Amino acid sequence: MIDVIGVPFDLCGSRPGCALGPAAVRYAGLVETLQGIGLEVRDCGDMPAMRPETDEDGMRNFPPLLETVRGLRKAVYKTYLEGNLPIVVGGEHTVVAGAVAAALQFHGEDVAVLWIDAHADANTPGSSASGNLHGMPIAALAGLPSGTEGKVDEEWNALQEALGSGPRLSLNRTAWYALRDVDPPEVPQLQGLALTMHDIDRHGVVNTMHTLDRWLRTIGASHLWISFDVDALDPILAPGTGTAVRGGLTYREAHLCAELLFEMMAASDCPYRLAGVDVVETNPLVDANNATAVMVVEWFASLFGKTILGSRR
Ligand SMILES: NC(=[NH2+])NCCC[C@H](N)C(=O)O
Ligand SMILES: [Mn+2]
Repeated sequence: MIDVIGVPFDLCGSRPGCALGPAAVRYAGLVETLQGIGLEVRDCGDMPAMRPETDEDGMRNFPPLLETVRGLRKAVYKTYLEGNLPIVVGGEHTVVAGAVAAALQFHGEDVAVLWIDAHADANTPGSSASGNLHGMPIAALAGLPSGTEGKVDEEWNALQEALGSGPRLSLNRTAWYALRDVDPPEVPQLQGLALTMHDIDRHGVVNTMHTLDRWLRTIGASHLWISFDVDALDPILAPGTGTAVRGGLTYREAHLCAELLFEMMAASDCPYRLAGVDVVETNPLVDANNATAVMVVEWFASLFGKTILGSRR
C-alpha cells in the first residue's frame, strides 16, 4: 500500500506558495490516478501547517522547519513500520531531508538517492549565497559541517539531530538528474553521479538512465529514494515553481525518465527496491491553470507503470 503524506511547508525557500503544493497535486488527482492503475493508496492527509517564526541571528524560519523535518521523519518511519511505501508531496525541498533520513534509518546506509532537480541543493549555511534552506537538504542529509559559527551552527546541529540516529546519506550514493544551475561551492559535493542537462542533450534519456542503473548496481544500492523537484522540468511545461530555470526536461523526456525508472525497478535481476518518492516545490500561486500539478500526477502514473497503451502493472 502507498501512503501519501502532504507537507505544506514553504517558509525557507525563495518565495511562498508551495505550501499549497499538496492541495494542487491532490486536486490534479494524484490519489485517484494511482488507484486507477491498480495501486492501493491511502491518503494520510497533511502534516500540520507552520507559521513563520524567526530568531534574530539564526536562519530564516528555522524553528518551524525543524519541527516539520522531525515530524516528517516520524511519519515516514511509521509508514515503513506498517509495511507501506511513502509518497511525500511538498512543500519545499528542505523537508525531504526528514523523509530520506527515515529511509536511511529503516533500510540502512545502502539507500541511494536520485535527486531529479535543476539544482544540486548541496549548499551549507556557510556556502549558500541565498541563505535559503531549500538549497541545503543534501548537505544536511550528508552531515556536512555548517561552515558557520554561533547561532546558525547551533541550528544546523539541531537539524542533524532531528534527522535521527540512522546513518547519514553518503554523497557517493547520491545521483543528480537534470542539473543546470549549480553553485560553484556545490560542485565538490557532486561525488556520486551528476547527470546534467548537457549529458541528457548529448546522450539522451535512454543512455543516461542506463548509466544510472549501472551506477546503482555498482555502488550496491539496496534501496532507492527518488526526489522529484518540479523545477527539473522545463518552465514552459511546469511554470508553477519558485526557482524556475530554463532548459529543463521536456514533457517526453520527463515521461521517458519515469517509464525507464519503472522498467529498471521491474527488471527481474534488479538489486535495489524503491524506498519512496517525493515531489516538491509545486507552487500553484505562480502556475498556469494547475498545469504543473497535472504534470506531476501524469509523471507519477508513468513512474508506477502506466504506458500510452495501458499499464505494465
Ligand atoms: N529546492 C530548490 N528549489 N533549490 C534552489 C536552490 C537555489 C540556490 N542554489 C540556493 O542555494 O539558493
Ligand atoms: Mn530542489
